[in-house]
Amino acid sequence: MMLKFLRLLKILRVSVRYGLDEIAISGLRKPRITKLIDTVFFWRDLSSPRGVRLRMALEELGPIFVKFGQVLSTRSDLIPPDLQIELARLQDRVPPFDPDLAIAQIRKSLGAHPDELFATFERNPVASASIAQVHFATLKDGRQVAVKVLRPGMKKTIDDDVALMHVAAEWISNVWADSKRLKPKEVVAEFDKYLHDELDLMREAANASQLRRNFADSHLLLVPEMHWDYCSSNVIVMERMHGIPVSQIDRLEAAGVDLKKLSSDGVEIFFTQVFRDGFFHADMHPGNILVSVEPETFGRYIALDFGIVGTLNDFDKDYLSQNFLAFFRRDYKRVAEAHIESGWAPKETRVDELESAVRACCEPIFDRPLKDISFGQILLRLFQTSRRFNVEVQPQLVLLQKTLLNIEGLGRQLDPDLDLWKTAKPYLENWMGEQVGWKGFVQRLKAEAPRYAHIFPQLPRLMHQALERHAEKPNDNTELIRQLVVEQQRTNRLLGAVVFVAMALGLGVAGFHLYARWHHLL
Ligand SMILES: Nc1ncnc2c1ncn2[C@@H]1O[C@H](COP(=O)(O)OP(=O)(O)OP(=O)(O)O)[C@@H](O)[C@H]1O
Repeated sequence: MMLKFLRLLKILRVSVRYGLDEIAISGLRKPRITKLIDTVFFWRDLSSPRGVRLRMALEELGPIFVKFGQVLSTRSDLIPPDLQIELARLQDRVPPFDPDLAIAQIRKSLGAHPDELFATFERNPVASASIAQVHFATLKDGRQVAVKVLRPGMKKTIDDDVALMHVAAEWISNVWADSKRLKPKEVVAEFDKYLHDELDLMREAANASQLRRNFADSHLLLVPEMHWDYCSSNVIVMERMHGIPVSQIDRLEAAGVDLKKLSSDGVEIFFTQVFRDGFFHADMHPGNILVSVEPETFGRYIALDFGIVGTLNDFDKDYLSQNFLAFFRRDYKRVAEAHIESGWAPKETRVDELESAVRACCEPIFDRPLKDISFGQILLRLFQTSRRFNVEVQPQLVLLQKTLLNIEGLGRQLDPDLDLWKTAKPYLENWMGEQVGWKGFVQRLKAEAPRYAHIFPQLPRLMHQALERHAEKPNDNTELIRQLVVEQQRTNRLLGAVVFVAMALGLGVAGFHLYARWHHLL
């Protein structure tokens, strides 16, 4: 209790020192509070820009707050650009923890000392961050591995700090006029979930395993294999990867890697993850990306660190492809319609108003050559505009927008002439084609087949029940009848399709027979 109180005092002291109250002044309903603080703490120096002060305050408060700032920096839908830029500079530079603690953690989690588990184990970590650190080791069969160990005592630290954040969010939402839009309570709740997800390294291992499977047949991306026998929530052991960090362009060039190809491969990998798999690596900072220079996998990307992945469902993919395609055709009406149709903009939104707002913010972007257009910027603008129309921005799309900006940044660093649109267009068109074309129809038919197999046999009984009920209570079952009619219409469509396919097949087979006979006769 005492410790919590002291921590709270520290948070208040740091907030006051860096003038965090002043950062919120524009929206405070009670500006007198800040005037009072200014008078009492007259010696405080608030001359640095507010973003810098916020960043310094978070750094002083420690790794959990630094993580919070990093996560906030990705919320372009919530945070003004000047704060966002500074928050993105936050780095969790934390000293590594004692190797003996790492060894104790491994022993507790995997049931044996690293000396028993591995042929070799490097005591000094290769990297350390706020949540975990990585040691290299060799398995008994000679395979090289990387051992990621969770920082001991993290759960308690996180629980304590996040509990204080919840209290602060509650307080802020009571006094801050802008809290209805900025939703501090929801933001902290989301962060709480995010941190607890990161605390479970098994989730990270599972993400890596899924991504590896998705790219098993690809010549573009390598993902380390997880050694499941050595994985737990606190420790994971994976194949050690060798490569040059993608940010070290000189080394890549010296090794003979084709940077232009690397750049477009990066975009291809990203769009494949988004539009084919709906499962994307969302922590694509350069520290997590290597490039292989081994002869058999030369020039392939290597992904590391799978703590954050984004998932998209068909609905999200549809939204994205419709919007991107409409954008590049400058069809802002379609963009507006897509927002209202998807239910993200309120039904009563006027299409023409949303359309002209979208036009105002996007038209300037198109004044540049196509190769300079940023997809990430487009999405960002779209989110900013839609906020004014009470569109709820979906967290998975915010994650995607951040990743897209990373990918663009990376791609253009490797090849300043990279034309993202050219590389991305086939993926969007393919997705759209699959959705609306014949292929999409067949796919949906396949997906729905088990449902129909279940419904068909029940139809006569359901109809019978409906008619009986109608006879008993003539006005009471319009909804049921409506549902039956809808179901029957779907059934008719399906039957139509089945009959059509059967006829087509039948005709095909008959034709083939005729042809064969004719051929035979000749
Ligand atoms: N499988 C691996 N093979 C080789 N090196 C690895 C592997 N996994 C991790 N590393 C090294 O350890 C570093 C940190 O790994 P990782 O990013 O997974 O940890 P982290 O604690 O999530 O760090 P951060 O949050 O800073 O990204 C990597 O940048 C890389 O240098």
